[in-house]
Amino acid sequence: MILLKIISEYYGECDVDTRNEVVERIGYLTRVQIFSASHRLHSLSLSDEVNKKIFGKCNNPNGHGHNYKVEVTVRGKIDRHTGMVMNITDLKQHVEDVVMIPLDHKNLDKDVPYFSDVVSTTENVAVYIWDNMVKRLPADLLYEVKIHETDKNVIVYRGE
Ligand SMILES: Nc1nc2c(c(=O)[nH]1)N=C([C@H](O)[C@H](O)COP(=O)(O)OP(=O)(O)OP(=O)(O)O)CN2
Ligand SMILES: [Zn+2]
Repeated sequence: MILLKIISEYYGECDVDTRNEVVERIGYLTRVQIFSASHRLHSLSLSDEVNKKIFGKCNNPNGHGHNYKVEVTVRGKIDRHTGMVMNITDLKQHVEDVVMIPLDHKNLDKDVPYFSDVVSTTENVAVYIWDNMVKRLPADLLYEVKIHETDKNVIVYRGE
């Protein structure tokens, strides 16, 4: 068993600890994607006056745009046979389907039905991405959706 531990450590695949008990290695895998979209912050449940007061310049009817940087992170066991938490090729396809196809080069409020009655804050964009991503992944694999709305404004959603 000691020999097995030495060999498995050497190959970076240690699955027994010093008491010869099986160890599960947990990894975090992130896919980063950038999309461009326009939006306006406006809540249908608030008056025009209150909208202006709360959202200020972001309530301008002409809207404005961002290059959003999205980071989708999965967390799971590093499979000792494949060496992967999940195949990046699959994660890449899910991000393409959930983020790029519906959101890239879109007016979030007008082109994405979800935001017809949900304010398109970055928090809600993160919730949108989470809710659609979580449906496609094995249970408990999705860990975090992080969005950089600008270099200075970052939001994290973990499904809570
Ligand atoms: N909680 C939130 N607050 C705000 C959001 C949001 O998504 N969640 N969004 C906005 C505006 O849409 C806008 O994106 C903010 O832009 P701006 O203030 O111009 O961005 P910066 O902070 O990067 O600009 P600087 O003036 O350079 O600091 C507002 N609030
Ligand atoms: Zn904005």
